[in-house]
Amino acid sequence: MLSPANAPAGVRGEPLVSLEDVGVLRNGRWLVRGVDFSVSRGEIVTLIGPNGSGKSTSAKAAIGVLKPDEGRVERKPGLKVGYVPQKLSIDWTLPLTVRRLMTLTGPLPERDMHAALEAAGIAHMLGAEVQHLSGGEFQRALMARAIARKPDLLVLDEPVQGVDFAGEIALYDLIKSIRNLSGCGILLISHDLHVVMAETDTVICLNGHVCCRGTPEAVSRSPEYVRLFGSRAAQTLAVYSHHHDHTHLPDGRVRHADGSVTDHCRPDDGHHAHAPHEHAHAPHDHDHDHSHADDAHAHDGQHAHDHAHEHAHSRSGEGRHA
Ligand SMILES: Nc1ncnc2c1ncn2[C@@H]1O[C@H](COP(=O)(O)OP(=O)(O)OP(=O)(O)O)[C@@H](O)[C@H]1O
Repeated sequence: MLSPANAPAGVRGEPLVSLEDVGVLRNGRWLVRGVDFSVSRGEIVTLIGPNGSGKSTSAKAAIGVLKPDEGRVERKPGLKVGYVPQKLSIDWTLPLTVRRLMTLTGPLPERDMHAALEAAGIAHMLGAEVQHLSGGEFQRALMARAIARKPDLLVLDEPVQGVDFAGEIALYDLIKSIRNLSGCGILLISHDLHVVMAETDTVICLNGHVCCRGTPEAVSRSPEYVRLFGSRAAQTLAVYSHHHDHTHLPDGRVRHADGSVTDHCRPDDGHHAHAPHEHAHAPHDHDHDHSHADDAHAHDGQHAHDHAHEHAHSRSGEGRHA
């Protein structure tokens, strides 16, 4: 079941890639078998599953990096794919600027490069050394690189790795806005079994095969998911949901909900409707790291974010963005 939430009007529906009964055999072992799913324009599909369950293998089969040994993969003719792999082989001893990273695999018009970096929120870092970027900035640079050539399908293999909780939320916001602005399809591999991005339309749970699928709500209720991850996990499959009342601009200034821009944001500057660090938690029993990161965020008194983060249970359906 697809959720129409956040879908740009009229773009959802055209399948970009479809896998049917796909199996990948290596050294006499089926890495995955019987995998079928599709990604349509404007759709966000998230692959979850334990380590080694075949998420990357399935994504690679989808984009043609890897040839399946059985089954079929159909891609829309002329499909342009932007791919951010899980691992990059970069020689970290050599200096590499963001500009160079953007053009490593081919030339790119200056205008497109700027537009992509702008969209990723790191336009001011064009001359920065990649080695000096924070985890979140590095992921943004990789994402800028992937969107620069205006792909129809964006494949992100664990895009929030090495990023703290606040950075994770910001990256998910970025992914959502890329989808909303470009209408591209997004195949996301999630590192976290228990939390998926709120805007995910379809969760595919893999365990060498498709264990179950559906909306985050449907997957959390499915007996297969419960069998694979235990009932505790089923109670805690959650969606990120939050709202911001201000935006941090690249130059460090802050734009508030009323449109005004200030050098910093402070809890008492009159721009904030809620107390700083209000965390609207649904009653929960999470057993994943993020609850701690959340706490760390709450103690970060110097950096006065005023997000109302909500870890809402998908079961209750609370907090999903409309
Ligand atoms: N080229 C290969 N040859 C042999 N085995 C492979 C190859 N590529 C992956 N595998 C194995 O296939 C299985 C699935 O790997 P894959 O990377 O798809 O899992 P994953 O779900 O993405 O895992 P993780 O969450 O750890 O990143 C693993 O057991 C892995 O060791």
